[in-house]
Amino acid sequence: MSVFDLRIQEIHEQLRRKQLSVSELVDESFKRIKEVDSQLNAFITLDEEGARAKAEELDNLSNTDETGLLFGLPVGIKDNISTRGVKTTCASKILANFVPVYNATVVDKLNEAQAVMVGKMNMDEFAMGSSNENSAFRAVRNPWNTDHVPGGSSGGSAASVAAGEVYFALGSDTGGSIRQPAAFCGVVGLKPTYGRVSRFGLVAYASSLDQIGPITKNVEDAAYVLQVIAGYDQHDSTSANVDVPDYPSALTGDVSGLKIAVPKEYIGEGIHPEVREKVLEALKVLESLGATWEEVSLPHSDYVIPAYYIIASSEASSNLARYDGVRYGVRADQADNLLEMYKETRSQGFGAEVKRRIMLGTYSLSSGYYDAYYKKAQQVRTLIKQDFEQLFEKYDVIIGPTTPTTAWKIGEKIDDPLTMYVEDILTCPVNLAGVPAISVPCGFDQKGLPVGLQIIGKAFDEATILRVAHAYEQHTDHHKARPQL
Ligand SMILES: NC(=O)C[C@H](N)C(=O)O
Repeated sequence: MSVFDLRIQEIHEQLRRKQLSVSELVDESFKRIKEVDSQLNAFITLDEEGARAKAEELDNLSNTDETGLLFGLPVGIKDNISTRGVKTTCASKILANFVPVYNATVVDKLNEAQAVMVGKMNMDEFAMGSSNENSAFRAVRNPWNTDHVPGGSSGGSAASVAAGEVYFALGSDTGGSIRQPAAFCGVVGLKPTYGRVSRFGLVAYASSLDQIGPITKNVEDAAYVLQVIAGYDQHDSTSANVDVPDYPSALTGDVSGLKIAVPKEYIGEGIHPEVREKVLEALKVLESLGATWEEVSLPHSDYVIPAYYIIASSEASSNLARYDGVRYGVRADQADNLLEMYKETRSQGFGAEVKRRIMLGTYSLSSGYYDAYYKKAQQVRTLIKQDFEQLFEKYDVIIGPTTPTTAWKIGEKIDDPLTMYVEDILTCPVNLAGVPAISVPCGFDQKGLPVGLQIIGKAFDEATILRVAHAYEQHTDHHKARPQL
């Protein structure tokens, strides 16, 4: 058993009693990374020197009674989150050597809570992808079977937590990038409500959808990490000035009287039978604890993928205009004039999927097509949001699978973008509606690959989805299984 299998409380108890030191926790991280990361490629950058110095500093603190909520815990940060003095590449050639001069707000908050960053996690380039094959620095592999994808775009974050390389990780989720890799790697992933966590310092992909959130091995840890990173930030104009409740104390274990909606579109056609079976088993567990569920409908589900991919690509085409070879990162050296330099830099610097999205987005925003595509997609988004609002008038949570299938094989879908996009059908609606959702492990398919249960909540009601996820977790063992590497 790894020391990372202990709960935060248990680790902190051992640290207080001096049975364990922060340096030993950091050693555990680097030992494990050296053992297994050549099979996984979960990291882009390691900060061994920084992590060891921080560990020593924390070990030398004289007053350990009043330590931060995440004291001493090794964390991996997705490489689209800005870290002062440590490379932040977005897994792109265009930012291969980019070293930020400031920290994202979430990084400052983790520092205040005394977590220890060990490195930056691999991802799909600019968070565009569902398999982590779109990284300019090697594809990430699934720790449960290295022939399979770990999911994306926060694949490095999820794989590293599952493999015990870090205690927890941060990811970002635009259309499922936290929950889908968490489901594929058998760990817990939470996408907070849009506006709950500051996006200051998160490299923008689709600004009306992006959120940062935790990837952990259990629900309690997710509650602690959310506690630290949530809250209003004056540096992010989209961050919400809404009170942050005490998440760990919301984990009461009580779900009696809870009303669950299960959309028929989430357990019907297109959902793999083994995935459906695990979700129905999970609903039985919740029923046995006093919750009730009813089949409902999210009638605009068929329009989720086109609406999401038009909106996300449109915002991406605008956000990525800033990579021109002048302001950031790499610049093409063989160009005779400014326009050619822009073109060459962008042609060489971006990978195929990023280029595809920039072209799709530019097309949908162009005059003549704007009304037919972008505006229409925004109108559809409103309908999707209303579907959720209507269900939440009657139900406390919506439950279904996180993904239609378990992790596919590396290479299987990479040449067929549409098939890859469709895999996001159960996660994207949550981002379009702006509401929070968590993915928790709910079993394994016959190939031994993890299945994720998705619990969706009302806006700013992360406390309820954490409570339900935690109650479920207390009565199952799926989250305790570890991959053999
Ligand atoms: N960024 C995400 O949430 C992943 C999603 N599959 C996308 O490519 O947009």
